[in-house]
Amino acid sequence: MSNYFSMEAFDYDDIQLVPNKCIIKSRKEADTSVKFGSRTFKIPVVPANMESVIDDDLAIWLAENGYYYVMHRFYPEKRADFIKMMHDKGLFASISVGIKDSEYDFIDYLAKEKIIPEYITIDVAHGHSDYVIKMIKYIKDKLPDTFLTAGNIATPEAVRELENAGADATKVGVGPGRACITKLKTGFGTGGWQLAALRMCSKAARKPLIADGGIRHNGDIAKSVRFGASMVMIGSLFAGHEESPGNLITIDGKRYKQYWGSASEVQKGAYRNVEGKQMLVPYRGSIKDTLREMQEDLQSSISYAGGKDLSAIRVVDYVIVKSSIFDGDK
Ligand SMILES: NC(=O)C1=CN([C@@H]2O[C@H](COP(=O)(O)OP(=O)(O)OC[C@H]3O[C@@H](n4cnc5c(N)ncnc54)[C@H](OP(=O)(O)O)[C@@H]3O)[C@@H](O)[C@H]2O)C=CC1
Ligand SMILES: Nc1nc2c(ncn2[C@@H]2O[C@H](COP(=O)(O)O)[C@@H](O)[C@H]2O)c(=O)[nH]1
Repeated sequence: MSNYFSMEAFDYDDIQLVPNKCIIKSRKEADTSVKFGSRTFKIPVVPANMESVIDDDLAIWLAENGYYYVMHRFYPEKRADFIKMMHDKGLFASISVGIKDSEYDFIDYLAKEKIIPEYITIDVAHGHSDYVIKMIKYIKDKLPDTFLTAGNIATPEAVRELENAGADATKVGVGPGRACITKLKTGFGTGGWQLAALRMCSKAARKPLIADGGIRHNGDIAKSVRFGASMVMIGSLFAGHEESPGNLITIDGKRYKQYWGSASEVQKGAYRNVEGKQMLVPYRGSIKDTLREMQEDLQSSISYAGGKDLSAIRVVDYVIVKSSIFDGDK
């Protein structure tokens, strides 16, 4: 067996970061901003490009307020108008594409009409594929000024291949999502060892990585940064808000919102190649409060890391504390 497959598998709950001496007077001094593409965002966090997580209104609010966003690709015919609408408001446009033949026509249309989004994300379950590589090359040829993220992937080899094809960033995570059943349905993925997969991929990456899936606590954002993420994509933690597109459901007086996977029967409209499910997540009020709390928690993380910005987190020591030990304290 190669080293690669026998390497230590760990996930978010198995890791704790080791504090360094604090050098700031207040957590307010800690700078959580991150440059991604040509823009700088308030925090290294982006709501998942899923229909149950983001819609037009939320995209506008995020862009207006200094956050990165990626619109989903599930109403393909609306995407050109979406880009125009964002540009009319003076905001950046960030969309998703797939790899079907019709997507090449869409890219041709954008190039011909000069409707140029600032960001495109290629959103495919298994991104380590010749068809994704072909799409990367096509987009970079037709829309060279657009910052292109490609995913999703799980290995250093995939990072290298997609970067070499021209991707400006890659997105790591196959199967760690909350609404995901890929591991159960196929036996594959990074579910249960997403953080170790991120670490492995970051050793190969020359360009930014997005960690995608498996975030259950705000502290997992700092852990993702420690293990190489420039940006952290989050679905379930963002799906329960007032602004989230899912329906509000009340059961026994407790409020929930619907969260469904992009490869669920609900999303696909048919039970074909289903690798996702629909579920309820607790209602959490306004997303603005959650984003503010994430920023405050990250500021604390920077303080514990002994620095003034995110770069301090990237180099802290860590220990592996098996979650079974931690759970014993509960
Ligand atoms: N991050 C994750 O772990 C996962 C995310 N998802 C999300 O679900 C949505 C649907 O994704 P997806 O299933 O890629 O849908 P798509 O319909 O976009 O499929 C992508 C293309 O790749 C082909 N393909 C070949 N092998 C695979 C494979 N193993 N998995 C997926 N496609 C394959 C598909 O053909 P054909 O359909 O004929 O096979 C299709 O043409 C996306 O938003 C994706 O991000 C889904 C699963 C896992
Ligand atoms: N295997 C599947 N993964 C999915 C599906 N829909 C979305 N996703 C991925 O999950 C993350 C969000 O993860 P979370 O832990 O924060 O909830 C998302 O960005 C996608 O990569 C799906 O149907 N199946």
